[in-house]
Amino acid sequence: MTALDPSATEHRSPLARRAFLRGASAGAAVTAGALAGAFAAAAEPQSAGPSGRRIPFHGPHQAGITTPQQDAASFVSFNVIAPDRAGLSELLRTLTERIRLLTSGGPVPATDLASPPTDSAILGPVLPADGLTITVSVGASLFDDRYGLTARKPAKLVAMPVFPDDNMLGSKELHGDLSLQICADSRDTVMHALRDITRHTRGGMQPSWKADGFHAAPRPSGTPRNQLGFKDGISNPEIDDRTVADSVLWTHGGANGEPAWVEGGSYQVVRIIRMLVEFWDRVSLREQERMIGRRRDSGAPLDGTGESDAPDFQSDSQGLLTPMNSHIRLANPRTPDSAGQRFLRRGYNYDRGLDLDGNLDVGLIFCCYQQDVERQFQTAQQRLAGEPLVDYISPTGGGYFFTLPGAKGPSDWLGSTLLS
Ligand SMILES: C=CC1=C(C)c2cc3[nH]c(cc4nc(cc5[nH]c(cc1n2)c(C)c5CCC(=O)O)C(CCC(=O)O)=C4C)c(C)c3C=C
Ligand SMILES: [Fe+2]
Repeated sequence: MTALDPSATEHRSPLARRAFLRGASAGAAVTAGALAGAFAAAAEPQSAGPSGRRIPFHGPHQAGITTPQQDAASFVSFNVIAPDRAGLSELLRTLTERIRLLTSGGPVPATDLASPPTDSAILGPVLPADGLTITVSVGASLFDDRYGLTARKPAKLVAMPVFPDDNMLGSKELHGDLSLQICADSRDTVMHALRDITRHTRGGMQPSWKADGFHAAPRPSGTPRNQLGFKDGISNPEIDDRTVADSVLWTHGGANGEPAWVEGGSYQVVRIIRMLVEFWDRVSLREQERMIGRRRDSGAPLDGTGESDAPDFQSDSQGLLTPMNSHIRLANPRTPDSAGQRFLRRGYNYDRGLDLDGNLDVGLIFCCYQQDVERQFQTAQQRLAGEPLVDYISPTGGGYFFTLPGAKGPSDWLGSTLLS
């Protein structure tokens, strides 16, 4: 059960190991190798593991993009502090190794009483796979002059601009050199993974902000609801269709002005959007539904009866059924042009308690993936500027990131094509 999997460790240079172990405590240095050996082997068959489902880590694309949404998520942004390009390479190799082990699950090695424990133990002695995915993305700032990567920047990667109605002044939750989307079936699995990763990458990167989210159960069925009470996530591109995925989701090396290394990646947009629920709850149901363009109870479009019905905007060119300025009509007008502007939404609700005035600090961690952030998210965001919904929401943070291509096998690592 605790067999050491040589393939999980063979790609680590001793130098890479030492550099990060220096950043951690001496005790952690002892434990890091032990952990690598004692966690379940990454190349084991993809069984469910000790608890729940195990999401395969290896592949042309990272897990956590097309993976059905888990219930808990943390979006964590980091400043990379590795001293040079070799250090960045070590950081990405270490990160890959930890993700490979954590997403496999398995027993934690016994702790030597004289050393710091090998693991935080918040998940007990056997780590559950628990549907864990950890998706690694990089921000535009990583391509400044620190690591000699300027010429390798993904063509559409820029710092997220400020949009009309944004409230980002003074925000501490903006941008980042590197970001992790950590998702699992339970909240403590997400926290365990983050603690493990920050411990093993100390000296290579430092967390700068974090947003925790949850995905609600369907009420009563179908798509789960956001905190405005509406089903959210109903209409997404059919990414199970490979032609669709290749045209709206994945980046292709050499196409669209992209460097070769981006093959199999995607652009991620994260927006932290507070919902002003005290105001929203005072709006009539009719008005709420006209703002969104769907029924609150069923999620059906205003010209349909079931949540999966497609609205027919062409037959309603005056907006008599679905207002022209409703959220869904602006976000996806369903014209020939807008087909290529669609993107995959994968957002989470958040709840951060109360603000200083006693108002609920709740909202949406909007997250989406796409091939070209300018053609897709940004075009929709510009159409949404000034929509009636803006009076009830307040975007306060987020960033644009490029999600690295997947690690293709046990000896590959995330970022290998970027840095080779
Ligand atoms: C620019 C992109 C979008 C932002 C930002 C955004 C914020 C946001 N959305 C809701 C609630 C709903 N959105 C819904 C659909 C929907 N939203 C976007 C884009 C953004 N939303 C798209 C592309 C779509 C799909 C449109 C379509 O194809 O029909 C819905 C309806 C249900 C659904 O299809 O998911 C709701 C509800 C909030 C509250 C919000 C900011 C807090
Ligand atoms: Fe939306």
